[in-house]
Amino acid sequence: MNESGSLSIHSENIFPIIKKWLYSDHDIFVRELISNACDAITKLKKLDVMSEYTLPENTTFKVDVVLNEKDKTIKIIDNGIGMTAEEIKKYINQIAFSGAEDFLDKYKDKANQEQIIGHFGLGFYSAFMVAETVTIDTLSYEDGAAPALWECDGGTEFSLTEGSRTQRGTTITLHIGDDGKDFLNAYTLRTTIEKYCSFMPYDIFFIEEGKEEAKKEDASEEKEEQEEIKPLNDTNPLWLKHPNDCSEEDYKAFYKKVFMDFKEPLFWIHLNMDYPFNLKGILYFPKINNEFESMEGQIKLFNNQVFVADNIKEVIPEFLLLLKGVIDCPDLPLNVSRSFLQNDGFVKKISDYITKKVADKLTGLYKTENDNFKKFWGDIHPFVKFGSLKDNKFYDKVKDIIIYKSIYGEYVSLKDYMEKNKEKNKDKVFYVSDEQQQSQYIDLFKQYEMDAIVLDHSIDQAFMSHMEAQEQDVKFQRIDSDLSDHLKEASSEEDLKPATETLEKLFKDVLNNDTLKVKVESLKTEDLSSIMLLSEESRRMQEMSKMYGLGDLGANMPSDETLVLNNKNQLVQYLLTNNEDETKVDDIKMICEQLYDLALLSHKPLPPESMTKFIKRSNQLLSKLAL
Ligand SMILES: Nc1ncnc2c1ncn2[C@@H]1O[C@H](COP(=O)(O)OP(=O)(O)OP(=O)(O)O)[C@@H](O)[C@H]1O
Repeated sequence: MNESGSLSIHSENIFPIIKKWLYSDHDIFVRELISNACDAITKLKKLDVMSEYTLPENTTFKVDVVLNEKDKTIKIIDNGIGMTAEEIKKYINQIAFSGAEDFLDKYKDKANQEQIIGHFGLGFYSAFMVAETVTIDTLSYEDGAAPALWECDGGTEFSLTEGSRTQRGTTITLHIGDDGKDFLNAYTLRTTIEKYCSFMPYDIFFIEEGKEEAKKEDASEEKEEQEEIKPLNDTNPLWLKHPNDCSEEDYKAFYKKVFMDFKEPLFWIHLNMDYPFNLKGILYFPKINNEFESMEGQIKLFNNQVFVADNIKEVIPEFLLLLKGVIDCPDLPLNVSRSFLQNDGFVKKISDYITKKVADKLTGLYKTENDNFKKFWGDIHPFVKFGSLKDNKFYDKVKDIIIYKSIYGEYVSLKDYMEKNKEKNKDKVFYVSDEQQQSQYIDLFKQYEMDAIVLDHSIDQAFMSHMEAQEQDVKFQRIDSDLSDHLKEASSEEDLKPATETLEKLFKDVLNNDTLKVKVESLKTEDLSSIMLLSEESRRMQEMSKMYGLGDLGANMPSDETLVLNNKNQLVQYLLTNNEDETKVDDIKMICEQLYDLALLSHKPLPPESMTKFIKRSNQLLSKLAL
């Protein structure tokens, strides 16, 4: 058989699908109907601009959302273009025939496409997700137009009669059913309007009908002078203004209002792009108080001032979601439900543009406001590092501005650090992961004018591996992983071998630990008796197993710790001289245990049982002094 033809759709089957399944959230009807109302106003204004219509003087455009809890109705009232009965038949009765597209088509040479939101010709029907019956009461702007009244109870039948409206515009009345009863709550409805419509282009007023009357009745004389109702939205959002017209205060106030963050942002980027796509927005770098505070940002995506959704990963690269901001892109290829995007090459271009702008801002700040850049670094470095891990292009752009705090409190670039310490460190980059715990090693480094950088954020482990993979000749090594030759005296290993053998045997016996590794070294300082070294490789292995929740496996892995005893230290010398003296067995035991614990302590916290023993032993040693 060889046949072709067009598919037929039965409206009674498809209608329930549109009503129930087209939109992911019930509250979408608020966005759809209010944006239709705004479109109706925009169209009328455009007709005026095109001299197809003359607006009466002193026209103020607005949208009223009127809730009547008692009558179970929500009305959306605009004073826009209105509709004739013919237009209702065309735009409303024909599902998926968009009047917005039709309007743009009709005036395509005169009107630019911007600002009109509607696109698919489906939004209106979202009303049936919450309403049992919907009426449209409308009067067109056209001279001599007759008012029209349309009513539909959600089936496929409608009635269209002459209406009674005398003012130009449209009133959509929703008779709310069970599915939408939540929206009869004033707070819910108001917050939903605020969620989607906070920046729509015409004033939106929220009115509670029954409540207004009740209030008026028991209002006192003074209160009689009605407080002026304020619109819920800001019709001219900051991101649409030219950056030159925005003050620092404007940016900060906008940030506080939109993100309800009482801390001031560190700095921001005003995105303002007209070509090859239209994109406006403001991205803020938030202040982070501590590492444990949520690093989650919030990027609100708008399409022509209509809120689409938060944190859409297709447009905003993942690492930028740590920032807070708004992005308005009228050119977004949204699908019908608007909360999803058609993931095409265009979206990738938008995302690349945003990434580039952020990198440019950071490098610009580094060059022109270096002091501020350093001041902000504590807050922004996790973001920069996360971005470097996630996006190679971003890394390439920012790699030269990544700085590191040294143990002397100065900020250095990796290049400068390596150059400065080339002689002492070769290609090694010594780092500290916990300034407090590793303070003994830091002191040692400082004593011999060595330098290390502080990498103490949870992202730093992954970042170091990334740097080692990206940059040849960079090898990170924790400050307690090995002894630099610069800390040791130039004595040969052979000379110290007998001491090492003696003390290794002694410590193994006393501590009852057969696997313990001991090494005697001749350090330049006499003050330090013992330190513990753990090779970089095995520490990373341990950390990795911890990270992937393989704690026990990590514990069972052979530890690569080495107890280093300083040949120059008095206590170590005492052990070497007296380890065979039977009369001093108890003292020797105590010294060994204490030196081991001290070395361990500057390396990691002691387990509870060892800590108790350590404190008890410390007290015993002190009492010896007092005797
Ligand atoms: N308040 C209104 N005033 C005037 N015309 C309206 C109003 N609401 C809807 N219309 C007309 O009905 C048409 C269909 O509306 P609907 O919301 O279904 O689709 P749309 O706005 O064109 O596209 P989208 O599905 O993207 O919202 C509109 O294009 C418009 O012509």
